[in-house]
Amino acid sequence: MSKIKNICCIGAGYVGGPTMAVVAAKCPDIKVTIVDLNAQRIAAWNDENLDNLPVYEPGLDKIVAQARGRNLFFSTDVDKAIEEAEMIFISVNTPTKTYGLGKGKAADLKYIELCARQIAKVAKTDKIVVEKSTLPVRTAEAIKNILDNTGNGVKFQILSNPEFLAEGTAIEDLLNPDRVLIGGGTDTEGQEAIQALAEVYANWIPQERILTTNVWSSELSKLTANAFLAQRVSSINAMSELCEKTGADVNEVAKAIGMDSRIGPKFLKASVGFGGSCFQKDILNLVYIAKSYGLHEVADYWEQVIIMNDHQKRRFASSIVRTLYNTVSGKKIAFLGWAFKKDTNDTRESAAIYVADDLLFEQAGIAVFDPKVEKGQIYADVNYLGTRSEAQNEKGITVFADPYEACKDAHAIAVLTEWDEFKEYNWQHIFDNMKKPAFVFDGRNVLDGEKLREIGFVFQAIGK
Ligand SMILES: NC(=O)C1=CN([C@@H]2O[C@H](COP(=O)(O)OP(=O)(O)OC[C@H]3O[C@@H](n4cnc5c(N)ncnc54)[C@H](O)[C@@H]3O)[C@@H](O)[C@H]2O)C=CC1
Ligand SMILES: O=C(O)[C@H]1O[C@H](OP(=O)(O)OP(=O)(O)OC[C@H]2O[C@@H](n3ccc(=O)[nH]c3=O)[C@H](O)[C@@H]2O)[C@H](O)[C@@H](O)[C@@H]1O
Repeated sequence: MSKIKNICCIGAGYVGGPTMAVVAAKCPDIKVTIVDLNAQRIAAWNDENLDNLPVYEPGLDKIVAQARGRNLFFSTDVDKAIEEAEMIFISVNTPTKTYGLGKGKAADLKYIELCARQIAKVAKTDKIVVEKSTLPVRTAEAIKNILDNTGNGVKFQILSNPEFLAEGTAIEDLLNPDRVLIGGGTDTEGQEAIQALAEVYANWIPQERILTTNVWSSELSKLTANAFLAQRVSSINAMSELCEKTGADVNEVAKAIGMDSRIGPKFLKASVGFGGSCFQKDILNLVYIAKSYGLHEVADYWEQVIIMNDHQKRRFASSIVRTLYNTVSGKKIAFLGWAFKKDTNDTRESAAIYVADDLLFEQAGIAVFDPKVEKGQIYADVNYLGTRSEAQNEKGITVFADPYEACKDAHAIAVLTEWDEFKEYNWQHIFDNMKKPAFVFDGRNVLDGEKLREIGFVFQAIGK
């Protein structure tokens, strides 16, 4: 297999954009074209002003500036990019199905299938097709089936190369990953295809961190990794509730167990619940796959991670209501943070959305401030739940561009995202402008509770 010179990536989202920008930056000899059907998104990727890129990630602007126009291109011309490329990454969204068989659990693979059909239609030369999206185990079989039935004599190799980046640290993760996983066929052609992709990564990743497996192990490893990570969060969150009843402090418990090298210190931060586009969707998908093989105990085991997470979000909202004398009706509750974690503008499945929804049912007035999330997105997130009319949501939620304005005259503040800047606020000033007693509910354990209590706040944190 000759050295790859031309790569196309279908899907210019949170994964396709940053991943391919890093490939282009690190491999100046390879032409990388990222295509998307969404013309607005492509225009934003091409915007002169790097502040307007559609994805916010620390360091992304510099990487894009380095490669864009040199060997990195963003385009809506999907066919042309497919035709020219030797290697095609599929990095489109794979959301949970909202209709039909497997509704609410299975991954919706319609976008993946559309890509496969498009490649089958357009390709005139042999191609390596790389699954970058997170997919149910054995999807490569379906893709291969579609590609091999075109009858035009073009040969395809399918690789699985799941992405493990986390949002907010995407560039760091891509530049210095724990490992890169490549799954492929066990025959000679499969091994050659694996080698071709491994050579691309070898431009900046040490050989020993490039792991190769069979294609099914690779596909399943991605779902497994997310399930294990989410399980750790649900496990510590389960303990946080027990801590609150017993006088134990969840941070102390996390530290104590994390020092055991078999457990390790990472991913043990108790919170208002995990969010993000993938943990829930990937576990639901895993549950669905297990059930489809009749493995009901396996399915129930993993589903519990989601059940615990839903409980954590709900109990945060109900604790606010209970503490505010059992009613928040007509009260202003300020939300600091809306994104599902810090350093990203992504709000998909953010705990904030569900806490807001619960409090709106209690007739609270919600004042939101987030340093990176746009106003329209906040309304879109709550409207998407479909639990009340858009007009009611607009009445119940006000979005502020200034945190001090959001907190002014509030009865309570809820911290929903762990943005660093929240620690630096003038909390005395915030206190002076709030209704008394002034409550703070720290859903991320980021604020200095002692200091806030000294100022006069009634302060509650998770697991304390
Ligand atoms: N967001 C994350 O941090 C991570 C996501 N993943 C996985 O990566 C995949 C992509 O996720 P995101 O980038 O977050 O999704 P996204 O929704 O941000 O981006 C997907 C893009 O694909 C485009 N698209 C869909 N169908 C298309 C087609 N037929 N032709 C051209 N473009 C098309 C959409 O317009 C959209 O811009 C998912 O499978 C996800 O599970 C994996 C690791 C991390
Ligand atoms: O497949 C994916 O999409 C990605 O999902 C996660 O990345 P991401 O969702 O971007 O962010 P995480 O840092 O994993 O955080 C997920 C959620 O868990 C929460 N969390 C995380 C860690 C922790 O200790 N406690 C906690 O509540 C975060 O606040 C956030 O809401 C994984 O970490 C990535 O490896 C994976 O590639």
